[in-house]
Amino acid sequence: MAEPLLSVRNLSVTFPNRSGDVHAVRGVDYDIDEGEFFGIVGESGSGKSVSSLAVMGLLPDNAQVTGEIRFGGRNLLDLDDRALSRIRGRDIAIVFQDPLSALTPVYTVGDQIAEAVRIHDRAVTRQAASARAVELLRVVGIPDPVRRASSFAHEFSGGMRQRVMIAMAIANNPRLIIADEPTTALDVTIQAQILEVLEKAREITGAAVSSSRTTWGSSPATPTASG
Ligand SMILES: Nc1ncnc2c1ncn2[C@@H]1O[C@H](COP(=O)(O)OP(=O)(O)OP(=O)(O)O)[C@@H](O)[C@H]1O
Repeated sequence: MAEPLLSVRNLSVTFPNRSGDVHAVRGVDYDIDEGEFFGIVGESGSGKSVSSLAVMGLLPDNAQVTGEIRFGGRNLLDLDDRALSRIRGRDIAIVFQDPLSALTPVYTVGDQIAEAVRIHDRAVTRQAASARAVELLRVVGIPDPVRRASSFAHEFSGGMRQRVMIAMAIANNPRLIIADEPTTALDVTIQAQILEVLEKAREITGAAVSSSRTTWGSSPATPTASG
């Protein structure tokens, strides 16, 4: 059997604290195969975001991380910041909960997507990157993408902003897209649409998608796989 794309083993994350350490994630195991849509569900505070950030190497410096996060034959926990930043955005892309704080207010969304295209491939001209940005906006279902590429994030609705985040995530044909509670801030109908866009992104790029969401209950974050 082929090796999983991502294999998380005994992942634990602790934040030291004078009034008692915070054990945010305790001994989590899961595998994600190439092209799989993978769901992580858990109540608020159960460690969904912290475990996603651990995979991306984006936890604050004081976080104590143990276990193994194998991706592409390497343990990501052994890599330094430079090696990790090469993987981020190119092989692994992330869609954050709050697109407004992930997007820059001072550049148009088209320029931001174009920059995401060029950051990992400087051989792409600015013009080609801008054209690709418009194409990506079309893929994620932004109407009139040529015009909307010149808009700023605050001119979009929450659902549209999350579509822009997904466009940025797929800009470099990643192998894994991590969506950390991508629908939390959205109303129910828009939530369903964003999950459809993520599914479409998976189909188009062949990337695996790891998406987390909140449930109300007393269970810790639980990984679930679906084909
Ligand atoms: N930088 C940090 N320093 C200290 N504790 C932290 C830090 N980040 C997260 N935590 C704690 O880790 C635990 C898990 O947080 P996490 O954000 O992963 O939960 P979550 O399941 O994503 O919740 P939500 O659904 O509300 O986003 C929480 O108790 C949180 O307070």
